[in-house]
Amino acid sequence: MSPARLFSARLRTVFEDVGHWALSTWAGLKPSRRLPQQASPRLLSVGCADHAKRQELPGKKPLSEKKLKRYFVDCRRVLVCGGNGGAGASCFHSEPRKEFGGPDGGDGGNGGHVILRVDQQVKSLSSVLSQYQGFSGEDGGSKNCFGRSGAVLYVQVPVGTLVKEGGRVVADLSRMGDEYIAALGGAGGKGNRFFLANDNRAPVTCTPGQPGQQRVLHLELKTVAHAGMVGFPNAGKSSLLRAISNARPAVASYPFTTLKPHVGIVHYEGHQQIAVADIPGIIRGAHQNRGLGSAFLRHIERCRFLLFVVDLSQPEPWTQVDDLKYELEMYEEGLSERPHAIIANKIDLPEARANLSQLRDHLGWEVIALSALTGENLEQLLLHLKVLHDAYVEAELGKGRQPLRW
Ligand SMILES: Nc1nc2c(ncn2[C@@H]2O[C@H](COP(=O)(O)OP(=O)(O)OP(=O)(O)O)[C@@H](O)[C@H]2O)c(=O)[nH]1
Ligand SMILES: [Mg+2]
Repeated sequence: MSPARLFSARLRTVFEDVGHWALSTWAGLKPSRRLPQQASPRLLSVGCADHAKRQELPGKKPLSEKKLKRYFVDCRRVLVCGGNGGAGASCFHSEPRKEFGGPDGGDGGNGGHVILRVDQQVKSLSSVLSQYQGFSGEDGGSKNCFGRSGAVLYVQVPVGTLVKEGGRVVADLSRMGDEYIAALGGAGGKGNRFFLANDNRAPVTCTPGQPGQQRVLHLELKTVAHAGMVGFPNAGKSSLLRAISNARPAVASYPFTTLKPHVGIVHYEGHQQIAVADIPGIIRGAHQNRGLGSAFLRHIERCRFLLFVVDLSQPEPWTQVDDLKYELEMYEEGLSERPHAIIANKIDLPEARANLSQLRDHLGWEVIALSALTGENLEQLLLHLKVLHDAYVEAELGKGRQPLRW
């Protein structure tokens, strides 16, 4: 091959490589890798968001939504018992030429506490058992040997766990590393050495260890995320989460596809991460336990700001926003007034375009019209998400609090 031909062949390979790189970057940006043929190259330069690519392991089948639901538990009743204290010993020292060496029974060790500890790796209460028994302390021994105290038993719980006892909230484990002593271990008993006194040089008294504390606790999980996606069933919340993060909630054309909250992370430049939660669909009357009921409304409580997702292909889409706000307000006063954005999804459908102007007439220009399916206008959502997040961080720092970090 002539040098000129060789050079042009190499150049072609380089261009093909670059083309492949650009495509794969874009594919990472799009939902389900459905790339529209006429995708504008301008969209490739979204500088602020570094989207996660599909990270499913080859050969590993993802769990179905129903199976995932089985593994996702957001309420648990737990009986926690602290470890029992070890008993004190009663014995006397004796050795050649020192027959009455005095009492030398050691104290028993204390029982171990049972502690609930927040673990970032734990995502639901499914791994929490119904009963925990703390480690008991060892009994005291002769020669003044004290029993060893029982080890602390840690129970790992997800961030956002609310601990209730008899309907009263006793702890709110909403930050990484938070701990709560669920049951105290019993104190160890005293050995007879402890009872040695001037008027009693040979006490035989020793005390048994105290039993550990017993409590029945109700654990309740409230998903913690920066943003919560709220919408009617089939509005496209899960599709949107798949499009902007690496979370893989199930998507289907029937209502109530999503049965448990999913949290996806949107990555921005400078290692900034925003957690977005996909909350199961809400319908009119959810606060009266209609549809999936109010059980899932509590997952919205912990979200710092909200994304109301509206299906723009439905007639009078603004009623969806009104209904969603009403349901949130009925569940908890002021919940609908959290900082929020209104996302009008399915703009790719012809009937949606017609509805958009009506929606904007009713709600003003704050509406972000996009398509989770084709990826149209996703950058506007990403930029707005960042604006909401930055405002939240500023507000938290202003109050002297540490903002939520994922
Ligand atoms: N044309 C079009 N269809 C969409 C778009 N986004 C979602 N869909 C479709 O709408 C249907 C519902 O999407 P989901 O993402 O499952 O909706 P959801 O809000 O999570 O629904 P639930 O989990 O039931 O609350 C699916 O058939 C999607 O393919 C969009 O932007 N355009
Ligand atoms: Mg869904």
